[in-house]
Amino acid sequence: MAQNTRLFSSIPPLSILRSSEKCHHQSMATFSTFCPSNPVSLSRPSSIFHHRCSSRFLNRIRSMSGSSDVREHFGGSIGFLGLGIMGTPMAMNLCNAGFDVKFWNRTQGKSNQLTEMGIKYMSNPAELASTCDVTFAMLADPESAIEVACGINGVASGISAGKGYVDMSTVDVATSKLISEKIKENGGLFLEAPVSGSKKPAEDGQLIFLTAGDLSLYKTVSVLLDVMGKSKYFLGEVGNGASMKLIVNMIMGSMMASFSEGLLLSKKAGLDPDILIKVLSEGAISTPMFSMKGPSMVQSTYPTAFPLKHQQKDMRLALGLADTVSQPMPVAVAANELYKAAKAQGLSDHDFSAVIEALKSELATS
Ligand SMILES: NC(=O)C1=CN([C@@H]2O[C@H](COP(=O)(O)OP(=O)(O)OC[C@H]3O[C@@H](n4cnc5c(N)ncnc54)[C@H](OP(=O)(O)O)[C@@H]3O)[C@@H](O)[C@H]2O)C=CC1
Ligand SMILES: O=CCCC(=O)O
Repeated sequence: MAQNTRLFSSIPPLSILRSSEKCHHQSMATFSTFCPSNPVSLSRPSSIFHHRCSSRFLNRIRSMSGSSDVREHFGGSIGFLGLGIMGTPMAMNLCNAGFDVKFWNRTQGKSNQLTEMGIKYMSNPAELASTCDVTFAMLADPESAIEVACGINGVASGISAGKGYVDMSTVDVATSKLISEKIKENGGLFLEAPVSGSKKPAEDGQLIFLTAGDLSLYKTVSVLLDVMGKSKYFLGEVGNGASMKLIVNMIMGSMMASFSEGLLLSKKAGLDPDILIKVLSEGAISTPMFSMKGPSMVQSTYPTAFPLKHQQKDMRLALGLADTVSQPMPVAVAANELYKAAKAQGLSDHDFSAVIEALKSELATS
């Protein structure tokens, strides 16, 4: 804890720390009055816990928007790296909540929205990390996450004792561990924090954080995660957050492939796919994903929330994870082939629901 003096000097006053600590301790014991709907198993390892953001707490933080009060809960400066579909609304939410945010993006021109809000652009990740107490990253893939963290003018070369780095990109375990080591070698603290939830939840501050790594940094940034999300898990050692995220996305990718097959089959069988979507929405396999994406899939339009290239990356990384524990993955392997075919058809930057187009092509040639 000693090395965290700098971070902790600028964070939660007792009242707020106790609120989140209360949630935390009680969740490990039974359930919390701060998280009333969140019973937690007693058999759960004590290094793993889940906080549902209390709406009372969130409303309080959000109602402080623009006031100086918010700085009492985290008085430090925040760096944000990677202003893509997800990073842009997440950084904007932090800024709108009154925090002091600076940013860097590889393509400076893509981040005009942020500069217009008065968020300062820094010339490279090292400069950003050296001038901020905590730096967040939301980057495309393992390659970009490593380059930005460990490359020339990367975060690791700018970070110093007591500063924190929170990587929210979806990457594999080895990448996250490598980045963690580099950050720690330079005195920094590391937390991986991939998110569940897409563009709209990012805009609405409704993401789910799957964190692991430095517990003190988790506590420090909790108030910031609560601005960007509705729920957060601390899963223990670095790599556990990455694994959890990949498993979730592997399931999602296979579900989307299966849903696509069903939509096409319903049409071939002379049924109305829109009625299939309605039937699904009323039964045991109802999922927001089918209701939200189904109607546009029927129209063959795929407005991008989660790019197909990222879904294929996550299928690939999840299969790599399965390899490390020698688990066969026949369903995910088949789904991955479809995403690869969709990429080969030039659909990388469309929403991942465009995977249905790869199936259409298969049907046309069969
Ligand atoms: N979209 C979604 O629904 C969700 C995405 N995710 C994950 O979050 C991460 C970001 O996703 P999303 O915002 O959709 O992705 P985008 O493709 O919209 O943005 C990717 C970001 O990474 C940057 N980047 C890419 N390559 C490099 C590089 N070599 N060096 C530096 N920066 C680079 C891009 O910079 P530039 O602007 O210069 O291209 C951009 O800022 C991914 O890991 C994704 O899997 C997680 C949950 C949901
Ligand atoms: O990684 C992307 C996840 C998309 C989602 O959870 O809806």
